[in-house]
Amino acid sequence: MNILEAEGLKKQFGSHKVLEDVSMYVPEHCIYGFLGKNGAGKTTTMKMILGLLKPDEGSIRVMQETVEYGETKTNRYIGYLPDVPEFYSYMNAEEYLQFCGRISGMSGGQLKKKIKELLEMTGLAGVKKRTGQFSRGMKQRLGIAQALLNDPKLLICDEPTSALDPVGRKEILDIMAAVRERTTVIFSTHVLSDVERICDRVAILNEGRIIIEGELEQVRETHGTRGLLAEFLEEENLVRFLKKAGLEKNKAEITERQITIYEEHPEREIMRWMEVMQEEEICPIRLEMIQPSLEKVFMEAIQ
Ligand SMILES: Nc1ncnc2c1ncn2[C@@H]1O[C@H](COP(=O)(O)OP(=O)(O)OP(=O)(O)O)[C@@H](O)[C@H]1O
Repeated sequence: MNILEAEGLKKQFGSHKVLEDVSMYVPEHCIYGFLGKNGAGKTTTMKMILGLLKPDEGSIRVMQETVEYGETKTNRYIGYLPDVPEFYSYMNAEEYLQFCGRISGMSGGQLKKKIKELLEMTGLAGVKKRTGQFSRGMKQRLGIAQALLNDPKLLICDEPTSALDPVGRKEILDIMAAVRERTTVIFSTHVLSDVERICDRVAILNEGRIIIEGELEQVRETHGTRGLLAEFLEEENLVRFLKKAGLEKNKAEITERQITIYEEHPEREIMRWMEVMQEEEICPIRLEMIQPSLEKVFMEAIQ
């Protein structure tokens, strides 16, 4: 079943057409990477899903129910994590979650149990500090806990890792990967390596349209130029190979003992490399065709 279905979304601000025709279908229990460069219209789309912005055309359904602009009915299925979540700075994490739970009508025992579980899951159990003293990473973790308080069917995260250092980023990605079991996640970002780490599906938004959509693996297989990689035991073997195969250094990614190039026809090129290696008796320790990185797919797609 699809948790979210958006069809033919259009949105124009004055003469600026932001969304020209956006459709997306998000199946249950996946982490859906929603990609696009700055200003592509990701936040605009997410505001529409939350009923906070009216599309000029098109429709959105969450759990098969139509999202109506200005109404919050379908938001009972949604948890939302803004890019910079804000809290009452004088409360600690537990107090804040209790406060949020109470306003959404949760009762004592059930709320207490839920808060304990969420604090443990987000690594905030036992943290007594007030939220005003939280690091950015801790704020994001508390934001996730808050967004999950009502057991949403869909968790929407707007660039949750953009402002974090590598440790904070890993913590958030691990939590997001763990919540896949209990919900579906839309993860808007322009950090492509984060998407590669946890997403099952991706959609790339560019110039008002989704130009690529699908399972991550399949997107890598069908879009973007594939590459060839050869690795040698000794650096001198690599140098000799580059010379004999007539490979130009500026067209390749070269590390100490390894060369990677991206090619329109990697099958043909790998046969040529093998011939050179055989003739020159240069034995690689690794020789393989590789999928393009998501970054490569993205950069080629939006050009
Ligand atoms: N209320 C508005 N009035 C006028 N223009 C707007 C409004 N909201 C957004 N825009 C414009 O629409 C475009 C898309 O904005 P949006 O915030 O959706 O992009 P984004 O993909 O989320 O980008 P970012 O990664 O920078 O957050 C931008 O050019 C923005 O300036």
